[in-house]
Amino acid sequence: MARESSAASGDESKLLADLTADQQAAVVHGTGPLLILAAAGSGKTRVITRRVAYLLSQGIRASNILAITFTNKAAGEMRRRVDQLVPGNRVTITTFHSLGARLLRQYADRLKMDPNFTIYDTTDRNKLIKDALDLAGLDNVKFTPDRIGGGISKAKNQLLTPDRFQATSADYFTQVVARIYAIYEKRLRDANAVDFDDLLYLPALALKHDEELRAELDSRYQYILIDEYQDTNHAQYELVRRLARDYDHLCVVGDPDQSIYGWRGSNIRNILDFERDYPEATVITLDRNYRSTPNILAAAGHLIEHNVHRKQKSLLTDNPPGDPVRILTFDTGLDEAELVVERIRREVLDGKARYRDHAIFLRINALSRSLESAFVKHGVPFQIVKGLAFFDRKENRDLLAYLRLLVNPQDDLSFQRVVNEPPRGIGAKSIEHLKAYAEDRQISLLAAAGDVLKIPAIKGKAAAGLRDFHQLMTGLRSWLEQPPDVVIREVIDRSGYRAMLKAGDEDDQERLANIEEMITAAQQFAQEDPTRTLGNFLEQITLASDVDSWDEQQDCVSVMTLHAAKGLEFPIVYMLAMEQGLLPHERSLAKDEEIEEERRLCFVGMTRAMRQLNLCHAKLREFRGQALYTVPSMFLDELPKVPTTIERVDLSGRNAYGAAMDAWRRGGSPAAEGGWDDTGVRGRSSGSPGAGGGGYGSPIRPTPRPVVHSDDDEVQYRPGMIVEHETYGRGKITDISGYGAMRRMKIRFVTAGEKVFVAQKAKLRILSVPD
Ligand SMILES: Nc1ncnc2c1ncn2[C@@H]1O[C@H](COP(=O)(O)OP(=O)(O)OP(=O)(O)O)[C@@H](O)[C@H]1O
Ligand SMILES: [Mg+2]
Repeated sequence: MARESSAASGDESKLLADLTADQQAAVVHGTGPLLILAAAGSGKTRVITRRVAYLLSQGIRASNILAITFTNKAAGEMRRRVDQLVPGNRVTITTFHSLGARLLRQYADRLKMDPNFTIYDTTDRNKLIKDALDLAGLDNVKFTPDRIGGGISKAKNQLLTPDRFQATSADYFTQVVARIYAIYEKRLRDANAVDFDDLLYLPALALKHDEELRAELDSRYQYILIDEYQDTNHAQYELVRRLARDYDHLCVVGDPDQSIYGWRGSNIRNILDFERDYPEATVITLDRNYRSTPNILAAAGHLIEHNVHRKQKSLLTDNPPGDPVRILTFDTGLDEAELVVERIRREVLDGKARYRDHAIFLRINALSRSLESAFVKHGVPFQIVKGLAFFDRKENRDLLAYLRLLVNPQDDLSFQRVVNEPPRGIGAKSIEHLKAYAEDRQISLLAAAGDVLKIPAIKGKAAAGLRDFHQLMTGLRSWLEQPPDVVIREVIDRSGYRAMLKAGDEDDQERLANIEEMITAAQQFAQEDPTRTLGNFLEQITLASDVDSWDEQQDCVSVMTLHAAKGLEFPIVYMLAMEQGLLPHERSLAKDEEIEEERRLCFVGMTRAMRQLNLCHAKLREFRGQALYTVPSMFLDELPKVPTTIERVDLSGRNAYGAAMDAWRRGGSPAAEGGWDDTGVRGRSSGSPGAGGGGYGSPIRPTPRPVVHSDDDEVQYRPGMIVEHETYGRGKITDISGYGAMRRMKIRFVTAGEKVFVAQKAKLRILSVPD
């Protein structure tokens, strides 16, 4: 162990006092690999944070420690806590992607890269792929940039170079991906740019092929700690393996039940196979939950047991039982938004909770619109944690393109974005000529613009415009040494962007305010650390994830996706739109493994709740411009049937006007007040006319109305039965497959054609039974 002579100052007992014996064992673990495999809320993140502080207190050099978190937000939080415990340390606490970017810049020379590379985001990537498809003469409707991009991303995650990928591609689609991958890769390198995957792929390849570099970094990062290890992908796995060979004091923590990024290439096997990869690893499990009530844990635990591919593990807690988990049924998505917001307001007015104690989770961001209006209407402060929306505005993207091109003159994509913005009389034809000239000489578009007088095909206004643009960008380069906010102001002024917006209408004034906001952001960024450059600022913007924009200090309700909620906790949680097609997402319905990932996502959401958990669904939802009858999420059927654990509150149909609703509005629990309407149904979900096709639902009339219940939820449907459906009329059951919540049946209707229903949810009258 490398020890610092002056160290060992930390107070060891302070670091361990409020930890259980198992947690302490993990914190003080000496050398060699350590796996902490533990359930949600058991203190994994707390332990890993403490361990960083503990290592420092034991005299391990800060420079020998590397802690990796899943988001920049989490890194910031860990940084803050470690600083509290051991002030003034300089431990590297970062995400995989930021670490990758740092390594690439630091070792640019050795990797034959230019350290001023631009990081392209998914929008940039797709644009480049679209160009590549055009160049290859392929149809970009059939082969969407998204699909091809996904294929390339997969290849990079597997550390396959274009050549190697080509050699392994068997079917036509992969061959197309391989072809585009090669062109795309050359374009990226020519533009001195990297994509997100490159931030892992390039360092991982470098460590594979450059033993000297590998050994150097291995001995620098002797103690590596990784949170949320269940969501690492293959490239990250390879990176870590190579950094932890000579010094294998590698501590990973995670929970396989919370692996939710399989769709993005993360591999749950990395954590499951840890003991195989590091046979000498110490394994510690933590089985006490400090976050949630027993009811919340029972509900979440019961749900996740429906996953076949998992290791059994139990969740115990000493917390008081608390309220039952509520399943709330609403008529419409609008009611859901309205009533949830109203209820939150009530809780706060009654002094039972603060706004910031509440979180609302959604499967997809698109569902947040009706919530926004409800918040505004009731005057409830909220923040929608959506991250990049601000930087995705056209004016901000334009400004970013200017800044990127300034830092990296080879960035042709950014060049094309701003060369005629504000207009400089440069048309598409001139750009084609410029591209041809640049291509012939293998120079950047900006360099070509400097040569414009040598390109006879470009004349008049266009030629003058290109010359001016080249002069502008060259002139601005001398400002690069200045703090980022100063450079940004200069760019806005000199480019003519400010003048253009100033002369415009009201919308333009707002755009101007937006880009000026960027100056403020850069100012704050530089204030935190005066050595930060414009390049650092751009990197931070590009690598920000949704949750990084979240301000947990504000007293307001947080709205975020389930994915963004990972690792966080809130006293009161509402999960909205728990309906088939949304959660589980319609894309996942065909494959069991994907449904399992959706179930884990649901589990992650539920286990964020400390005191109270509300699972909501609406019978009718407007989505993608259509009003659709929904089917409640199959996950709602997978919760325990114990009434003390789960309470069903139906605020739909006639209940929407009765005593149940009054009780709910007053902030009580209808059950606790003993009051349902005589029409109210308790103890089971009320369902709705079934959905067609296993997709999101079937478009039906947009007016909600009381839903008729079938007399018996346990009806045994059989093929051959003649049935009647409220909307579709008469039909015959032609096929039944699957079991339990997955049981589906096909019905051929006399007039409406063939539809598929979830058997448990179908509301049908049986007209005749086959012999
Ligand atoms: N020994 C303990 N005593 C009291 N509170 C604890 C203890 N250990 C953890 N906690 C608290 O329990 C909560 C959950 O801890 P933490 O976030 O570290 O769990 P986790 O295992 O990382 O959860 P997740 O799987 O959701 O990431 C936190 O509020 C934490 O401060
Ligand atoms: Mg955690």
